[in-house]
Amino acid sequence: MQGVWTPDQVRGAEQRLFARTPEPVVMRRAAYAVAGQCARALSDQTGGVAGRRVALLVGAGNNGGDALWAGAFLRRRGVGVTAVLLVPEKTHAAGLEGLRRAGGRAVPAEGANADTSGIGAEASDAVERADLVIDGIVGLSARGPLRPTAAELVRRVLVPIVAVDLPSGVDPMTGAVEGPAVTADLTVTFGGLKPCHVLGTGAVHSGEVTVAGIGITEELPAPEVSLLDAAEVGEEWPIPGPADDKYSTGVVGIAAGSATYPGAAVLATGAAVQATAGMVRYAGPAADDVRSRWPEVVATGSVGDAGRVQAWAVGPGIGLGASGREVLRFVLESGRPVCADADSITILSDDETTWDSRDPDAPLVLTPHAGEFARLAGEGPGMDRVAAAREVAARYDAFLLLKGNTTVIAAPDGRVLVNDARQAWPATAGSGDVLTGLIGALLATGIEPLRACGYAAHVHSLAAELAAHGATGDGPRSEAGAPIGASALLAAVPHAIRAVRDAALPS
Ligand SMILES: NC(=O)C1=CN([C@@H]2O[C@H](COP(=O)(O)OP(=O)(O)OC[C@H]3O[C@@H](n4cnc5c(N)ncnc54)[C@H](OP(=O)(O)O)[C@@H]3O)[C@@H](O)[C@H]2O)[C@@H](O)CC1
Ligand SMILES: [K+]
Repeated sequence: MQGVWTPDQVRGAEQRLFARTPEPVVMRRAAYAVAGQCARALSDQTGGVAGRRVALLVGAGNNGGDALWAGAFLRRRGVGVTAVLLVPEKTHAAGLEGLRRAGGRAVPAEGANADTSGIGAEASDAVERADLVIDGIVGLSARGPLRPTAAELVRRVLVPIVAVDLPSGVDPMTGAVEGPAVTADLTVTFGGLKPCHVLGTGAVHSGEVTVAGIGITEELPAPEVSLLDAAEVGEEWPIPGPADDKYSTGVVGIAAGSATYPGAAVLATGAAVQATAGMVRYAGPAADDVRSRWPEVVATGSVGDAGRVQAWAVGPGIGLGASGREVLRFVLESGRPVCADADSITILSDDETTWDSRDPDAPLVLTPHAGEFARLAGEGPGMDRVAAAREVAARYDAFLLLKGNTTVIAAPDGRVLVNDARQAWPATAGSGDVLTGLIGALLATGIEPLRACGYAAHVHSLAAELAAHGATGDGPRSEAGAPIGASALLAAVPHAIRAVRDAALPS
């Protein structure tokens, strides 16, 4: 798992580091790392470094200072470097001096012979003739989107962009992009990942992200958020051992679907069947459909007849009427961990008395999409999805999985995991039913609920990606991919589990 730290945590770590190592030394370390990555990118893209051209977009703070020093290092490797100064009077003085000493030049963004957008001819020329652009417009102190001059310059860039610390215009804390912003090919960040690199649109704008330690990493506290990686999910995914039987690997009960809408039942149950070696019980009006699709499932007509389970997954397609409410009350009273999704979230939101059925000692997982979250919380998650998920998890003493491109999972004690899918392939009808079945199956094995949700979310998004790219069938793998339905996603679940388990093998 990779840690993710807030801008305040990083600033605190920087201050502790400065007590040992002077600030200018730390900045040059950061810049050196940026220059190294830029040289690699230039070499990959043009076949060399010396003689190439780099433009620096330099803002008013230390982020611009990093870019200027990186320019100085590149200049010493024979690169032609021009710094475009967005706020000349606030340019990092030592960085500018360093660049000039190395033979680089600096021009104001809004200089002489400006065009109709106010961009000076030299600035325009520097950006348009560059082989690579370094984004040092703004870093950890960023607020809001790019301002007009920076936005116009960025709009003109047709070559790869390396962002210093984070892509400018992206909110460092939330990853929100509310206007013009840099879309980087590569982001070189310092000390550790920040939320903008892994959350929402910010993750897409960051491109590939490289973390340079520069001495800060050792000073960082426990991370605010953790990012799941395939190897860890693969290592922890439950598989049967020599001493296991169908009961010891966990029995999950699925309460989903209706006679009119059996699809949710078939999808959630199928996910549970394929997730683990444990037994799957189904309870509900779609028992015949489930049995004919998944003969290994023990299917009954009602939750009362289901028999013993170690966890319940409840909600998809149960409806909002009396029978759905009864089913939800039954599983909440069972004393077993419960994953409540879809209709059960709506019932819990609309009828507070449902909460009275809950066994306070049994973990509860809620898996809302943004609309269900708004019903549950009284307002939508807003831009800061981590804060929103954490707040609602604490309020309901539940594990809250907030669906989205970046799925955010918050525990009631404040821990947060994120799964960064970067693609929207799982956004298809019935996809949530598959996720619910996966979570239920993992809960039944006894995996801690936060991790159960995280592992399920990871395998779920990977299954969608594999299915979308045709990586599960006999045909050729497609780079571009195609939309998929939930059935294809479901069929790809075993492929995704194999892939994460392979990622965990020693290399
Ligand atoms: N200290 C060190 O040695 C190290 C620091 N490090 C580096 O320092 C960076 C943080 O630097 P920082 O704190 O100086 O601020 P920075 O992010 O450059 O912003 C500057 C000013 O920009 C402005 N601004 C705000 N939003 C804006 C927008 N949307 N568009 C345009 N402008 C906007 C705002 O000023 P305003 O105009 O609002 O008064 C703000 O004050 C960090 O990310 C890392 O790169 C690393 O080298 C490690 C060692
Ligand atoms: K930047």
